[in-house]
Amino acid sequence: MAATTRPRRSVLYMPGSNPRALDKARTLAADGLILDLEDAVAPDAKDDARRQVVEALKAGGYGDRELLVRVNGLATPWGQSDIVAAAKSGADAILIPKVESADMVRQVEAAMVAAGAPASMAIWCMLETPRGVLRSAEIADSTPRLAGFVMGTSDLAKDLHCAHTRDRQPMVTALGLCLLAARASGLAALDGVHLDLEDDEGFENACRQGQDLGFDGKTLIHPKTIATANRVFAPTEKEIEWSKAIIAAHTEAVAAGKGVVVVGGRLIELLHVENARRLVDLATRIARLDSALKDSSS
Ligand SMILES: CC(C)(COP(=O)(O)OP(=O)(O)OC[C@H]1O[C@@H](n2cnc3c(N)ncnc32)[C@H](O)[C@@H]1OP(=O)(O)O)[C@@H](O)C(=O)NCCC(=O)NCCSC(=O)C[C@H](O)C(=O)O
Ligand SMILES: [Mg+2]
Repeated sequence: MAATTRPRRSVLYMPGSNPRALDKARTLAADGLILDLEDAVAPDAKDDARRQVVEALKAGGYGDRELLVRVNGLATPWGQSDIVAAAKSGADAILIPKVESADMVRQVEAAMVAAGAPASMAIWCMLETPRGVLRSAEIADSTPRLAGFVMGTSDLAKDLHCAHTRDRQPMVTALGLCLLAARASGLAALDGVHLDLEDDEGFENACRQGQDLGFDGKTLIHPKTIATANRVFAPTEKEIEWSKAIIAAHTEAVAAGKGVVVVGGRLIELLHVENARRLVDLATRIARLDSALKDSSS
């Protein structure tokens, strides 16, 4: 199920109870959207939010953006109804909150299948509790339907009793463990949200840190942060140019019967070429998505 080169630089949450946000998202340059039925929606508003999210998805207009519905957990009064509604909504995936075991994932999958979810519908897991993080490897192998992890750094900070420091040091172990588990199983991985909407510099630093760690993109809570995430998580022109150069040089070397080549004084082996191919593929998909989104909003 994993499609790790799909652009996922910016994935925006919106409360399912906010029709203006659900509509506005059709015009925003986010690579993905999380239509939320869980923590952004008050208990009294859960039923309305579920209906509104399904109506919005049926109405369409979201173009090629990846669409995830974050359901409530199966142990809550709303989880089962959320899954039934999301299963046939046309969303790309169901996002399960507070996942702590492979069994939890398989229970949601069974409920999705019973509700008629198409085989193409993916599952994403939020890792946002200490137990979930410690079991991330088991969770990553729970089902072939699993496409990725989303870090829930706010819930995690609460459970860890740790501070939200600017360098996110208290979070780094958890981020690293989950990323290891995701990559070991070929899954995508999205970093957690930055809560301070006034702190543009801190947001950009957090994006850079997430990208350095290896995340595919960042989950967001406000449209004004989309452009920065899109910029930071995209390959730069220089990286694309370098990648194309080493692919070409290595291809030529292989044709001449050599396994390695030196480009600009650096030794290039197959592993560098594989990474370069991934990067060029991602850049191509970003260009395609950006142009499709531009066309749909003009
Ligand atoms: C934080 C907000 C409540 C702020 O909303 P608002 O006061 O409306 O902001 P603005 O006036 O600045 O909005 C400007 C325009 O942008 C639209 N907008 C705002 N936010 C969104 C959004 N998320 N998606 C789509 N559109 C959005 C407004 O409608 C305005 O448009 P216009 O009418 O044309 O002027 C709000 O941003 C918000 O609700 N954000 C999402 C909060 C959320 O979903 N939280 C839950 C997910 S985070 C989480 O749970 C993390 C995880 O589980 C963990 O544990 O870490
Ligand atoms: Mg959470």
